[in-house]
Amino acid sequence: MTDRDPSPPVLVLDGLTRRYGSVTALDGVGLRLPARARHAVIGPNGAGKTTLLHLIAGTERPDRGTIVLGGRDLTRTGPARRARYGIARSFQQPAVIGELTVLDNIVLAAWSHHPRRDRVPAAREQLAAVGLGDMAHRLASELSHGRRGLLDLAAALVCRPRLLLLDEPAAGLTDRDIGRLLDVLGQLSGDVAMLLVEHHTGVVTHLADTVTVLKDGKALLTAPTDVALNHPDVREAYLGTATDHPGRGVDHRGKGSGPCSASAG
Ligand SMILES: Nc1ncnc2c1ncn2[C@@H]1O[C@H](COP(=O)(O)OP(=O)(O)OP(=O)(O)O)[C@@H](O)[C@H]1O
Repeated sequence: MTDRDPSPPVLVLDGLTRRYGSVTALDGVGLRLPARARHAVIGPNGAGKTTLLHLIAGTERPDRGTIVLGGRDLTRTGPARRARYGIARSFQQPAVIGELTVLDNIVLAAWSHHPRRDRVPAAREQLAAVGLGDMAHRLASELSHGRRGLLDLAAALVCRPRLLLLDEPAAGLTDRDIGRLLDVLGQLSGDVAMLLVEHHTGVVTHLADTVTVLKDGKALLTAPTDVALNHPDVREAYLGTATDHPGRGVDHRGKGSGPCSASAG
């Protein structure tokens, strides 16, 4: 956000610090996201990206710093309440319930965000929007990994978030599934700000206008996407890992569960 941007920021992070024993996973990270942001957070393995999402979603608490959403300080607010204030999250390992149908997964996600009579129509509309409309009555467990990812995303979107947190949505997807994902996210309503953690630079380039680079828990820089991805410090940060391509050599661990509740995993 620039000084000339008239819209207030949707999210303001200030001095976020989180330690796990002797490891400082995040060290004084600040960020301002304008409404309608399309922002990515990148960095080598262990840089603190997922920790940042945990802190914003409320599944972990910072040792220091503040988290303000739409002018409201949520630093001490639990994940369920943050979800009600408009934070939704999708996960590296899709947090869908395999024993339920595709439709019921979304109806469940819609529970506390839509009045009773609107839940099923809203769920059907959301499924159609992610291209799963004709699979509504299949069991979620029958879906491919890529489609479960889209279902997880639909579960987040049906909550009508003002801030959508995406944790490596392209991880483990085929090129075709990545294409579907990009289509869906490319059509995201302008009312939703997106904060994307992603190693796949193609996905970052396609979706994000701005990028923050984390390394060793610190924000190296925040810049327009092309500037950030070509910055020498960023290349060096990645060359410090086992890969010169941020999309490779990635540990795709699943973390967390629950699309709108942002519950801990
Ligand atoms: N629950 C935890 N207990 C102890 N250490 C943790 C915990 N969670 C994260 N860490 C450590 O904090 C640091 C940052 O981890 P984090 O998962 O946020 O990094 P990341 O950038 O998301 O990495 P990756 O790209 O591999 O997912 C790492 O050193 C990690 O080992």
